[in-house]
Amino acid sequence: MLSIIPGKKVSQLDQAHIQREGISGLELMESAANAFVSWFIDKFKSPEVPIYIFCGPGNNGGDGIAIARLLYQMGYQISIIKFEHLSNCSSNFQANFNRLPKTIPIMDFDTFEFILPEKTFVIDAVLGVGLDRPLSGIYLDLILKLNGLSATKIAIDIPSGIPSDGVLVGDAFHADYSVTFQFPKLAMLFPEHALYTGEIIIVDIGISDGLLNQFGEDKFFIQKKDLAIRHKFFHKFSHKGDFGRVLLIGGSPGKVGAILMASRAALRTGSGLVHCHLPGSESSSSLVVAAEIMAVADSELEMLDNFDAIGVGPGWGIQNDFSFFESLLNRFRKPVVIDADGLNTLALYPHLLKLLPLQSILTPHFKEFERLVGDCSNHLERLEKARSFSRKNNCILILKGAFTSISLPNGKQFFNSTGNQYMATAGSGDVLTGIITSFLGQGYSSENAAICGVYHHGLAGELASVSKKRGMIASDIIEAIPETFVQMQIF
Ligand SMILES: NC(=O)C1=CN([C@@H]2O[C@H](COP(=O)(O)OP(=O)(O)OC[C@H]3O[C@@H](n4cnc5c(N)ncnc54)[C@H](OP(=O)(O)O)[C@@H]3O)[C@@H](O)[C@H]2O)[C@@H](O)CC1
Ligand SMILES: Nc1ncnc2c1ncn2[C@@H]1O[C@H](COP(=O)(O)OP(=O)(O)O)[C@@H](O)[C@H]1O
Ligand SMILES: [K+]
Repeated sequence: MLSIIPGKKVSQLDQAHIQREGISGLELMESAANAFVSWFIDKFKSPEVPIYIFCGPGNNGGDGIAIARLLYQMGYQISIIKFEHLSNCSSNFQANFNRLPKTIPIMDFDTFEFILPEKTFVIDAVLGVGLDRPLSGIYLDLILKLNGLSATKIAIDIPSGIPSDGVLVGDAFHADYSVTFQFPKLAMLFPEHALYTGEIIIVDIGISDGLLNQFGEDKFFIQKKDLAIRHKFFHKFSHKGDFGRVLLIGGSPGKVGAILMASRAALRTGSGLVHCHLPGSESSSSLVVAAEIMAVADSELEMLDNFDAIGVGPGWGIQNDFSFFESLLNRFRKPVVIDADGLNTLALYPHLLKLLPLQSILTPHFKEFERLVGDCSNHLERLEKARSFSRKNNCILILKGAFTSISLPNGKQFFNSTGNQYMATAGSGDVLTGIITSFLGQGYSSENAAICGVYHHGLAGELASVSKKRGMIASDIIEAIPETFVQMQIF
């Protein structure tokens, strides 16, 4: 798992890497610059478009200077705009500055005229993880001017002005792309910063995962390579019992679609037997949607132990008479997945939280989450509250959205890397409930069911949206689930 290191620890991480590899800080900066340049030339094959690189006084500026040299040597048209007198700049900035070919134009910010050609690249190497206060003065002035340009804007490491682990105060660079070194900075995963970070590209500068883990605290970014060991593999003699018998409970008159989508998603995730409990008059609808789903009668709910996993809540309606929910939580001693109206019922009747089977998985979106924990003024506060909620209630809290976070009772938080904006469509969360319930039923631990669940769900959304874009609907996500296993070679 890729550790997310707090900004204030990055220079210690650098030092440890430098010592371990026996390299200099300048060589590390060269690796960072090379990583950026590889991405850039692969993405934009247009050396005729002028590139303006704005360099602050620290190592972020130093990266900009090194990138300027490398791109210039490849034939790109480069101009550098710097802020400070060289003597006020970091030593690696100075060393890179002294290596610049004399033919690169270098201008000072205070005399620079902001009249750029129509088609340009603007590279922000003003401030990186060393930012320690909101932008003001000439820095704010510059960023506001840059934001007004119509260029393609690229931030090095992090858009200048965004604090690496906190919430923006004031303004920051509006990047189309943020090319970040080795790991995403926590603040880049906050919805408040979506318009500033643009597309996030993580480039490898050679720091090992092991070293990152030494400096990381408890936050991780989920990557494809982390997934295989969390999956179960079945063998030639596996039978449908091995793939689990799951029960999805939800639906209410006029709202049966939600729980049926969860049930279909469980089938597509590989569950051997999928049962669905709908309110009495609606119970035959499941047969119309997928013949493979078995409708469960009220009387069969007496024998919950027959099921390997239960998911509850989509389309259910608030359970003001919570006696059934209470008895389910009391009787079923394996983890339960709770979503939607299951969560809303817990928010209204919080004493039920005490009955949660250990390691149950709750999957709120922001609104459902705030019903459970109270209002949050920003994402940092949401994450803190998610962590304490998970600890206090010994459950796994999946806070859904872009970069869905998974909080474990031991304090660890994982951030998902798959998914896109086209998944913001009715029923997409119900699909996630079905996927996670299916993994639990197949015998995955709650942690693995949660991590694999959000990853596959997001990937299915990405695959389905390739041709559908904003016309994608939740059923398209369900149909793309099998392809996620094929892509990841998990059979
Ligand atoms: N392992 C890695 O990831 C690697 C990281 N590398 C790169 O290093 C970057 C971090 O470099 P860094 O530590 O020198 O800090 P950086 O962001 O350049 O700024 C510090 C300067 O800004 C100033 N300052 C602060 N806030 C301010 C404000 N609001 N307004 C105005 N000024 C402000 C502060 O001065 P102060 O006034 O506080 O004394 C100081 O001079 C990192 O983001 C990445 O790009 C790579 O080179 C190699 C591998
Ligand atoms: N911009 C986005 N990027 C990535 N994933 C998203 C985005 N918007 C929504 N999603 C995902 O789509 C799902 C929406 O769930 P939810 O809000 O419960 O929808 P519904 O209630 O309609 O089923 C969540 O899993 C969420 O992570
Ligand atoms: K920057």
